[in-house]
Amino acid sequence: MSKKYAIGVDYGTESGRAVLVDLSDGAEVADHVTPYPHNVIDERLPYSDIELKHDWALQHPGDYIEVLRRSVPAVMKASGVDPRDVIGLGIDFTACTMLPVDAEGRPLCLNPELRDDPHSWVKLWKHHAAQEEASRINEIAKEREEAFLPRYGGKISSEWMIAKVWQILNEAPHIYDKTDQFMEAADWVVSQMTGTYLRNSCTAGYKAIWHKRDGYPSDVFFKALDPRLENLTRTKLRGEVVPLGTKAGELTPEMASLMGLRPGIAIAVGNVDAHAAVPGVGVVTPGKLVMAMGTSICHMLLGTEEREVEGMCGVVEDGIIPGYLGYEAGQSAVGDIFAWYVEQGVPAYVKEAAEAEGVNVHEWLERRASAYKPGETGLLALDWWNGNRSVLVDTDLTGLLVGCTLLTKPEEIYRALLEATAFGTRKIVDAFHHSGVEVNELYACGGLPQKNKLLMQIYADVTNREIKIADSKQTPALGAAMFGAVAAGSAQGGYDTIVEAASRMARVREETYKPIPANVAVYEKLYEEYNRLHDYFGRGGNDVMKRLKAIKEASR
Ligand SMILES: Nc1ncnc2c1ncn2[C@@H]1O[C@H](COP(=O)(O)OP(=O)(O)O)[C@@H](O)[C@H]1O
Ligand SMILES: O=C(CO)[C@@H](O)[C@@H](O)COP(=O)(O)O
Repeated sequence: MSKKYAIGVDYGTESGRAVLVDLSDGAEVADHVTPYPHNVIDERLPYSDIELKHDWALQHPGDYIEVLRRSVPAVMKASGVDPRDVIGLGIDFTACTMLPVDAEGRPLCLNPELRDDPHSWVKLWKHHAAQEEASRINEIAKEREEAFLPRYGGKISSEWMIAKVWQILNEAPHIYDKTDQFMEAADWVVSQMTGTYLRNSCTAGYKAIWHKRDGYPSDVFFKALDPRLENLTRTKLRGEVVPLGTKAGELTPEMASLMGLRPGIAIAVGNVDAHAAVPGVGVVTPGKLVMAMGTSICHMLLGTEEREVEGMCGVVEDGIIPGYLGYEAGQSAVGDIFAWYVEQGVPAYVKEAAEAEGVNVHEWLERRASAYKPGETGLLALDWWNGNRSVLVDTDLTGLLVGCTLLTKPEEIYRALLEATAFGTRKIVDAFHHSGVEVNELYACGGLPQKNKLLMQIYADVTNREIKIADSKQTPALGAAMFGAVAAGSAQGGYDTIVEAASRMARVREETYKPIPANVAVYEKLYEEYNRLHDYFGRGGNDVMKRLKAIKEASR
């Protein structure tokens, strides 16, 4: 029998990438990236000059189809693989990235009559403007002692489905009324490929408060939020919730021709990017924390018992690998903070020097920041440039840098920002470990481990744990391709379980990052200071960040 292949498509924050994978050994035969033509829409709506408010982040659903149109044919062409040998396709997505669609599954923002309303567009995971709704959800759930709340670390995030839906209802009731279904973008893209409308258990579980046995929260709870939401889960969130690895359907002839594939191949139900990365890096057992490190970090961990962990994003049975409880925590900005500094914070001479040396600004700063020992900059930062996801779950918190003098250099600030994100991760590792969900080893994947060695050494030193690095540059896409192979099944040349697929297709590099004892000791002290700042600014000691936000809002 000829070799068989699957395609994984990873939908990130700024681009989508397709990877063609050899199912015999997981080799990535070809990959191709399509930057989203409309990128992240956070200032003005397309087709009009309508300005978006603070904390908004939207996307254009057409960009997702564009990724299939450009990147899938590109990997087929580059590899020379016969489309008859591609047996399945899986996708992974940022989440909760959601959109309102009409009865035909058409995004409302593509309707010329509705597109000038920002609420008709895709709300990207980092759309943080539903904080008021999230806070009300948390108050009411707490008052009612809802059983689901502890499963989400005690707080439902404004990034998730119910807060976003409620924001639409509150601010644009006509858009809510015109919505037939609110869909995760992951499920919508799969529906476009297959014509079937299913909801995957991963996004439903982590982002829409769905539980394998209990289903969604009760109508009574939704009614307590807002009487207009009483029937939400049976109407606009309706649809069968199916486990990861399920075959959602078969590629339609129309989409097959757009993507240069054979009609009828198996399409897996969608998955979350970070969750797909777990089998992608070969982790199928507890104790191994997988960090998907990119614009943000998602921390994924398997466990055998349901534990309460402060500020975790959620624990979902079978949410990552069947048979285990899948835990997720995260930091809302990591690479994004470094990008902010590079784009907004560095003086012109740094850019010029980097250009003269033929490296990008990140590399220039990393090189110079590496010359400093831990503690030598005298700086400390709080990594809250995009709020705090875990453990505080508060999008109203903002960034902080302490210790600057007239001698402080850009590379020192860059180093302090790298360290701040490592302290944020340490906080999460400690939260899991101290709640009885063991973290023995760290695995890193995503763009950052490939790009910044200093960052990875700092993470090993700050967490005092060895870090293994994914061999794949596109781990979520590799994981998605594995799920595509599972959807196809062994009869087609794929696999029957994700564990089997991972054992054949996943790899880590030989090179690991090991903690350096002298660095660990200094970082222990700095982490104590980080903790003091964290609790002072994050747990009510001084709410200056929130007051500043309120003053800013009032003066806009
Ligand atoms: N050399 C570098 N060091 C640290 N961060 C970097 C470097 N180069 C790019 N970045 C950051 O990497 C992030 C993109 O990560 P990547 O994993 O490629 O994307 P995504 O999160 O969208 O999947 C950006 O936020 C960017 O600022
Ligand atoms: O929130 C999740 C997963 O739960 C992510 O989709 C989100 O942080 C975006 O991830 P990326 O930074 O684009 O890799």
